[in-house]
Amino acid sequence: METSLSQAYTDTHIPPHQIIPLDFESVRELPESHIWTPAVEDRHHNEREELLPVPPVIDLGAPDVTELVGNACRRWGMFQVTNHGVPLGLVDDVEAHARRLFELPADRKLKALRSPSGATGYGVARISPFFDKLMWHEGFTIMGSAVDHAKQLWPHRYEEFCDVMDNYQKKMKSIAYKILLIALKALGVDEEDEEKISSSMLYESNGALQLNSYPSCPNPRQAVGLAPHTDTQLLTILHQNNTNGLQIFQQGIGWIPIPPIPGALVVNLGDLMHILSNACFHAVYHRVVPNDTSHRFTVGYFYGPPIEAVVAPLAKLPSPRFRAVTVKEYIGIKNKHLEKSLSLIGI
Ligand SMILES: O=C(O)CCC(=O)C(=O)O
Ligand SMILES: [Fe+2]
Repeated sequence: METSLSQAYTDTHIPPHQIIPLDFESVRELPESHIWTPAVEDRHHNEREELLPVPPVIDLGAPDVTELVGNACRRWGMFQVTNHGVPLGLVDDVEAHARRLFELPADRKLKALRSPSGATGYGVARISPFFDKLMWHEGFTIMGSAVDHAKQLWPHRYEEFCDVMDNYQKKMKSIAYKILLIALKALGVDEEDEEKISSSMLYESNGALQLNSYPSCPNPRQAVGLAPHTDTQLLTILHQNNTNGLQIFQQGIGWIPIPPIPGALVVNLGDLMHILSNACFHAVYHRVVPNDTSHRFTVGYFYGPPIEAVVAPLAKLPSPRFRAVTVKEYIGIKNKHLEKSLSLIGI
């Protein structure tokens, strides 16, 4: 069973051969299809790295959490959280199951291949059609239950995978909601506004889980793990295993690595939060670079309202900079225009 979010993707039709990731196990050299030229600049910071400012790590139980989250959303569009209430055992289980999935032989993974007009299952990154070269990445997307695809992968042992993914999504949904409330409070939303927001369905959530795998790469300097993009929904909560790779772009600084911190989760703001906050908060532009020694696994939870909900700058913020859009309409714009999307709904 899938949730309505998957319906927002049915208009896109990608030929099946363009959905299949490389069989990373079978290659010893970077194939031409995966060589990005010119090599992505500024990818490995050197002696400057320790001097770079980085997004904060915020204790969700801190007395001044609203101020801390508000400042991070304004300055960075990203922060890491600790004391988030997600049991570390559950995070470890989700990572172990992601690893188990991606370590299956290529022909088995293809049994769960995303369909040409589908949104869920195994395949390349959704943003792939926007780029000439392919990414050093494979993904698996879950919206609602993963059972149909999991049965294809493990006909006799799919329940445990599904249970772990379900539990993790429930936990993610509740902490995403908590973080959304803190962020709205930081924007000055009071009880009266909250009533209006409830009727706009903003508080009813619709989430997706994205498992990502970036195998170690024979020539990481010429490869791209995940090309630069902003996420579409209100916010993303990301678990990264103990392998570097995530970077964010900041004007005037360049690409800044976001190192994994054991037990912490990364929070990214997406385009819908950018719209809702009237650009007081920023959708963060980010990418992943591969490395030649270890395999990076990540699990992202994308949190946003149902696809028929209307998102517009909060009424109390002066001079709206964006017109109102339904989530479905915005996903459609993003599927066609990627990073130009926000400017296309600007007023
Ligand atoms: O794997 C990562 O570190 C980032 C993943 C990501 O940006 C995404 O899935 O949108
Ligand atoms: Fe992302």
